[in-house]
Amino acid sequence: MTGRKIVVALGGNAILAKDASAAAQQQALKETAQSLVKFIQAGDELIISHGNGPQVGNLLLQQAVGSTPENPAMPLDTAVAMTQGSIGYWLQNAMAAELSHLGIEVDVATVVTQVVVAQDDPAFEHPTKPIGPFYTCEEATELQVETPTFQFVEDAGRGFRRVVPSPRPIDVVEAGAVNQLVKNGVVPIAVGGGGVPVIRRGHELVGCEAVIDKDFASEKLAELVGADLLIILTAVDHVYVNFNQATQKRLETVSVAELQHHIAMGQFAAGSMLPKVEAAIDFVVHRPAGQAVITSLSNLDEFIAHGTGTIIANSAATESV
Ligand SMILES: Nc1ncnc2c1ncn2[C@@H]1O[C@H](COP(=O)(O)OP(=O)(O)O)[C@@H](O)[C@H]1O
Ligand SMILES: NC(=O)OP(=O)(O)O
Repeated sequence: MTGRKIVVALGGNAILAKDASAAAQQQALKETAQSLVKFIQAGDELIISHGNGPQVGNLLLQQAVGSTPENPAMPLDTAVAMTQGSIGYWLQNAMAAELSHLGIEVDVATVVTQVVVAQDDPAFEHPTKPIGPFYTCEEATELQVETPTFQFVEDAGRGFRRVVPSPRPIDVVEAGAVNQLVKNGVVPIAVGGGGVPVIRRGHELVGCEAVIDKDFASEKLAELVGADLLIILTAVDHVYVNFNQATQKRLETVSVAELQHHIAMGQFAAGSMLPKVEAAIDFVVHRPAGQAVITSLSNLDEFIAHGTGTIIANSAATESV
């Protein structure tokens, strides 16, 4: 089916899959763009969002090394905005090249997006969002001594990472602007890195020290713009039960009730797969006719052609939107 409004969320780890150089990340996004343009070719309206966990963590590390009182490190909200700019630039550049190659005249534009969070969100007291590089247990123990205010956790069997507060998104300030762009035939790149986290204070929006989960922010945006489909792209083709065990089993089309059962059984790692599953559930609960899909960048062509991936529907419907 074509003519759908689709929000596609790209994982930060999936963008920084090989190495952290700009060239390697641009190459990953070039390959992503080759798949994403297929939605435009099919007549769908597309909104792209992306993560920034590895990138914003790396940026903070670079800033810590080079900062001086005259040239201070930027606060986390500003660092998130910086990654919206850099990743948005790579992505809109890659999309424009691919569209031009295909002779399709569609504009792609990155929107620096602010996302409202609650000042009293308990997440500010309990950091859960992994950012930056993966460390061995020994490295993380050493870093913990050097930077006692930081917290490190084990991230889905892949090593240890620093964690920062990740409050839930309440509103996307630029959702109306994003919708106007879509109505005018533009492909917006929005809520990058989960959006710049801001708190409402009277007439002002004040940035805060957090990294919002881009899956929750993408879900909120998808809800606000009335999307039909939320596609969450990460490093795995499917969501699994008993992930990384001999008995692991992929989930194909799955209902909200079934996923809630798996959540209760602790099947999905916090800070990695759990937010994706929760965002997918939130979306189909708020948009009962909609569907959410969790799959990999490398499986995107297969999803487009054959619908393979983990598909979450409000009831376990098998029909595609
Ligand atoms: N039950 C599960 N099924 C599939 N993957 C899982 C599961 N639990 C944890 N994971 C891990 O979660 C990862 C996705 O989270 P993450 O890398 O944080 O996402 P992102 O691509 O948004 O950066 C997968 O690549 C996988 O390693
Ligand atoms: N902000 C965010 O959720 O980034 P990742 O997708 O890279 O974790």
